[in-house]
Amino acid sequence: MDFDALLNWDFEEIEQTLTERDTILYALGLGFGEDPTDKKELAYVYEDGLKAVPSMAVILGYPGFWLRDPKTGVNWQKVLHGEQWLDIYKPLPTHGRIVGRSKIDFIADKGEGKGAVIYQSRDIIDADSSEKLARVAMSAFCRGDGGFGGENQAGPAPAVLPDRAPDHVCDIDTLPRQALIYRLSGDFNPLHADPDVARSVGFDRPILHGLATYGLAARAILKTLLDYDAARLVGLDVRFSAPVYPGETVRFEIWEEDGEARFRASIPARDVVVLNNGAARFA
Ligand SMILES: CCCCCCC[C@@H](O)CC(=O)SCCNC(=O)CCNC(=O)[C@H](O)C(C)(C)COP(=O)(O)OP(=O)(O)OC[C@H]1O[C@@H](n2cnc3c(N)ncnc32)[C@H](O)[C@@H]1OP(=O)(O)O
Repeated sequence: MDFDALLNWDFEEIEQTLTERDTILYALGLGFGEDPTDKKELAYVYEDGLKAVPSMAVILGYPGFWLRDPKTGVNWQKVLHGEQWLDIYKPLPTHGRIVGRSKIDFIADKGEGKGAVIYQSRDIIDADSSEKLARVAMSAFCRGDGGFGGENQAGPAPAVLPDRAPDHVCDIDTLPRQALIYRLSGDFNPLHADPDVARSVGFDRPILHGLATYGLAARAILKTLLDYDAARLVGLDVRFSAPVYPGETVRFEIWEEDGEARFRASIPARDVVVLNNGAARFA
């Protein structure tokens, strides 16, 4: 990877016109509307009284899969989403004009054969009021780019899960076509659609977007703890620990802790934890 080029990457400011159709498509990509008779769930996919899923902040003002640019020098096929953090300051609109300002925060070298981790963050701003709506941050684990001679700078410490049985369990089914729907919200990485690309980097078939699993976490928390009240979910952090394949059932285990929630997700059929160190914060 080209460390200097990445560190000084000049992200263009993204101005996005968000429509209600975009808001509904994002929620459909997470499987909302599974029970069309449940009016609280339907509110995320029906224009009459439409609500935005709080995790939608991650697709607003999104610069796209920019690591695919040859100028980064990154082996982009081997990049996996490592972690995601989100703080929401104002309830998200279902339509409007949004500005996204991205920057690279730092890059950690995990060593030759391990990888490099790129930390980037983005402010999401309402273009009409100039109010900051949210801050989104993520790490990208570049499995083919370690050992470039950089420091192994630590990122934010992952949330610790309680050492007891979970207070709630929520199973969410995904569809075999889940990634093909989710990608229409702006993450066109071929790893999630093209079987040849997936096989070339060691997966049997295309894997689900990390951010789709992340959105499932928002869905599980809204359903289990918040009676589908979008305004109450103001923070959501996770670490991705293994890929999810579209069509799998994802089990969320949730703990209530000091007015917040901690959670993890696994695939019971494979007995593997796919998302760990989850933390959700409430208004
Ligand atoms: C364009 C903008 C960028 C866009 C990026 C995303 C684009 C998307 O389209 C791509 C996706 O959505 S991919 C799908 C979602 N992500 C995944 O499936 C990844 C799942 N996780 C893994 O495979 C491994 O945990 C793995 C591979 C991440 C790490 O596994 P190991 O190498 O076995 O890790 P381990 O030996 O336990 O630890 C090594 C060091 O890395 C740190 N670490 C571990 N997991 C991490 C994670 N998930 N994120 C960040 N850092 C992580 C460890 O702390 C350790 O650090 P240190 O050596 O300093 O102690």
